Amino acid sequence: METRVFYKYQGAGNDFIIIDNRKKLFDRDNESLIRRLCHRRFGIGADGLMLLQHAEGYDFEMIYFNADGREGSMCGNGGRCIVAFAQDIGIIATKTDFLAADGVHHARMHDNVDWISLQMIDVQQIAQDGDAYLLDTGSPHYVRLVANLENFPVVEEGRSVRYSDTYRSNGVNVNFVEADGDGYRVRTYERGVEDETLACGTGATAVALAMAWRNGTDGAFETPIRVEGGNLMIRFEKQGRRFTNVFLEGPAEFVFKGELSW
Ligand SMILES: N[C@H](CCC[C@H](N)C(=O)O)C(=O)O
Repeated sequence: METRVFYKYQGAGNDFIIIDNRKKLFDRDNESLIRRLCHRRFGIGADGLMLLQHAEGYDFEMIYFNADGREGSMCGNGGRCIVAFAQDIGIIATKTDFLAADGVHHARMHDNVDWISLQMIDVQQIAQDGDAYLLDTGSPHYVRLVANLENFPVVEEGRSVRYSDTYRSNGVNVNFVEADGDGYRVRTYERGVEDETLACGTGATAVALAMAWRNGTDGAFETPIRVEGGNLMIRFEKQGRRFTNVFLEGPAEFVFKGELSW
């Protein structure tokens, strides 16, 4: 019987199990265990699980798994949560450079606790699929403006896009958007969770960039994104098709610490 300490953090309602795996005692290839730990009834329950590991030349490495147990791509809300975790266990102070699936990320904590700025990768490619936008902000995203988002069938429509012939093999995260004051409201069907989540950080980032592309103006932007689980802010610079200095800002909160034996 093995016993492991695990932590739960959440960022705008996107929730994660985090394990300090610097001693590499957790088997990252054990998909069925990760799936069970993320299960909302038979396990702890989470949208994803992250391992914090050593990485030469960086404060740490973030290994991300979706709730289906499979190793995923970049997770924006998870990135903020693992930064908060790294500070809580004394690995970092108020800023960091860490390694993730899509490369190196810089992040810093703001004075008001639990609000973190996470730098995301630059984006130079935006494609279209009908009236939807396709871009990769560390994870692949499909972005479509809809009317009456409040009552939109996000799971049904999201699933049909994600399992369509175009996206079936690699999957895609599906974001439905409507204008909301000086920003946007977003609801996301997440690949690998195969359900709507309360927030998707790389998705919120993709929406902000796609809407700036659609509007056609260049410059520096601060785009508020309202999600079911709270509020995020996306800051970036746009020069034609090139998006740089992209930051995802939002909350990252400790939920609980526990022990699990299996
Ligand atoms: N489900 C995503 C990864 C997590 C993205 C989301 N939780 C975020 O905050 O960016 C995928 O497999 O592409």
